[in-house]
Amino acid sequence: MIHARGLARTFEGRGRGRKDEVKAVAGVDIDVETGEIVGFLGPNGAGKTTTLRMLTTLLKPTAGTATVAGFDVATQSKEVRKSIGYVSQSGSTSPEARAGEEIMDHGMLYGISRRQAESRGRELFGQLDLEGLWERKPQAMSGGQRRRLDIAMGLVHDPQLVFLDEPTTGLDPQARANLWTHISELRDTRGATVFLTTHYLDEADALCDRILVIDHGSIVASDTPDALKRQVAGDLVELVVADAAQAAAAAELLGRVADAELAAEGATVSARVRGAGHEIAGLIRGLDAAGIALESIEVRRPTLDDVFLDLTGRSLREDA
Ligand SMILES: Nc1ncnc2c1ncn2[C@@H]1O[C@H](COP(=O)(O)OP(=O)(O)OP(=O)(O)O)[C@@H](O)[C@H]1O
Repeated sequence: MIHARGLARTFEGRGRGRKDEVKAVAGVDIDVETGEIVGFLGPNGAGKTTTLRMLTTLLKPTAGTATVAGFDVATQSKEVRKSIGYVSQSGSTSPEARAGEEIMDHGMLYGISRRQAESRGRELFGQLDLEGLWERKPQAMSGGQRRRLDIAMGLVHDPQLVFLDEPTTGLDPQARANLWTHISELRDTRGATVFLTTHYLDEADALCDRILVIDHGSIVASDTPDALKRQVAGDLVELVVADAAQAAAAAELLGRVADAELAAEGATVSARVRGAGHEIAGLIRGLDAAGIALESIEVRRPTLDDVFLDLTGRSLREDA
């Protein structure tokens, strides 16, 4: 559904010469298959929106090629636009117009008849929990309702592929979870392919079949959330010993099963341990045999933030 090779975008700086250039996207390869929900993840300024704008034909690449829904973004932009839905970060509804009129106008812009646009619009209002809001102006809707209306606008012409740029930014946790359900249903009931950018790791984890991580304009990982977590980071095992004087001895035992560097502070010793579930019983027996009493032991599954930290040395969460 999406195939990009060496796709790049450089912005000219204000001054002269190459030094001022911003390499927003530095040549990415992207493959998205039909029916996938793919999350495009990265910190501020990583190149997510620029990539999305190239794939949706709103911005010309400075190098590389891409086909979207079978059409070339550089030479067949009209066909690409007809085949996709695009919901931008800021949305595209005007606060003053009535929701139903807006969605019909939007459908007609895509070349479908008024009648088709109305019937499709009402169907989408039903599916996206917007019943009763056909006559309402967006300015009198909640943030979640407005965002769902934005998504309905992006879907009125029944595209096979939908691009969502940070669909849940600014929504409260309940509205976000609600929107995740709707996005999953797009795929499950309509067979749509969804490509979305997000800052939220929990969103990528809960919603996406696959995640692409972009950093400084390059893709640094592409896999399922679970596989990424398994590959990159072990489980974090944190021990608190009852007697801080025994921390060094506990660290020595933990070090035998650890995969990554140990951290020790006072009575607390921690390390990443791959497959901690298998190792933990032996570790506890070893500590016991050495006469080391524990205050607590905690095993934390790796998160996507750990993955990002491992890949780039930075925390996605801090950047976000
Ligand atoms: N029109 C432009 N002119 C110059 N530089 C730009 C332009 N658009 C984007 N950039 C730069 O390109 C880089 C990538 O920006 P982009 O908006 O794609 O990042 P992003 O990952 O979408 O960030 P965010 O999460 O903040 O939306 C940034 O350094 C940005 O400042």
